[in-house]
Amino acid sequence: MNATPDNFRCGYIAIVGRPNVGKSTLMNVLIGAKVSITSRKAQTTRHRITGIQTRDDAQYIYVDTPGFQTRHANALNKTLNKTVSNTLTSSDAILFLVEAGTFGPADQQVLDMLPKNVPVILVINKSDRVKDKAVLMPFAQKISALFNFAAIVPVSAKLRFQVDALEAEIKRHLPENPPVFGPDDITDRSEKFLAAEIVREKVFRLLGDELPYTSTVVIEQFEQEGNLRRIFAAILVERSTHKSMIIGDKGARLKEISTQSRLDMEKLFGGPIYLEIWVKVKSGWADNEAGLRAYGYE
Ligand SMILES: Nc1nc2c(ncn2[C@@H]2O[C@H](COP(=O)(O)OP(=O)(O)OP(=O)(O)O)[C@@H](O)[C@H]2O)c(=O)[nH]1
Repeated sequence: MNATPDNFRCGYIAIVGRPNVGKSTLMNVLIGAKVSITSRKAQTTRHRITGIQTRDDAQYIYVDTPGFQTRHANALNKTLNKTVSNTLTSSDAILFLVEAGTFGPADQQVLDMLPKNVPVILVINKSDRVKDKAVLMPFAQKISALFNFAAIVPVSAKLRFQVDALEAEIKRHLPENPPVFGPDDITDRSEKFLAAEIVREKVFRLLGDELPYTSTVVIEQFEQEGNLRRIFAAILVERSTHKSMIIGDKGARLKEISTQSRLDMEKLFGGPIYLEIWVKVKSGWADNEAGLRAYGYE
């Protein structure tokens, strides 16, 4: 990139919305790389992930927030909700995602947490699912009566429809600042973190609804020798029955999780990977605040 122009803009953008509205998908499209992990299963995004998009005239630093959890009131969920509030008040703009045609109590709950002093853009995602586009307008009007939005933008994260328009709208709200990150950075998360996210995504994808959401992945060892990365991961589950579900018949499922994870890691890190994954029973981890801190959910 050439010298930073005088009117360069740079700021933090939080993406919020109830689980499964498409926050991770949208962030991946906005930053043009696979950093946040998407899954059909709700509640896969537990960490605050920062994705960065650098253009000639602006740097967008995106913050992905975990889905709100109200059904299970354990320590993990309290930690998640606190992270969300902190993320919001320190942002320059907030994208509030809803699904076209749907606005329920879970959406309202997120809306109730939005600060009044940060511009909020209402993003109506999955607009590709609405056959009759004429219904989008009254839907947008209904929601805009509930909050003083800075703008309303219908998009389809999946089809990349209107994503440029959304980016232009976001830019208007970023302060004039020099870039915080280098032009090639896409995330400030470590490779260790990304490795854990990849394994976790495979667990969710391959087990679907069979597995309760209280399972996590810890990278116990991460070594690099030249281009080769040696990664030892542990999948922590609450019960031994969950352990056998993950391992599968004669270890077939764990093998699949392992193979798919390794291929993704090789692509993302650009080098060979030696990966070992163990499944461990760690009863009650989701209820133990000290335990959560140890696993990096602060
Ligand atoms: N049809 C359609 N599907 C979409 C669109 N955006 C996302 N999806 C799908 O919606 C599902 C959830 O997307 P995610 O991006 O994981 O949602 P999320 O809000 O990050 O979910 P949590 O991590 O649970 O908070 C996935 O199956 C996506 O493929 C869209 O624009 N159109």
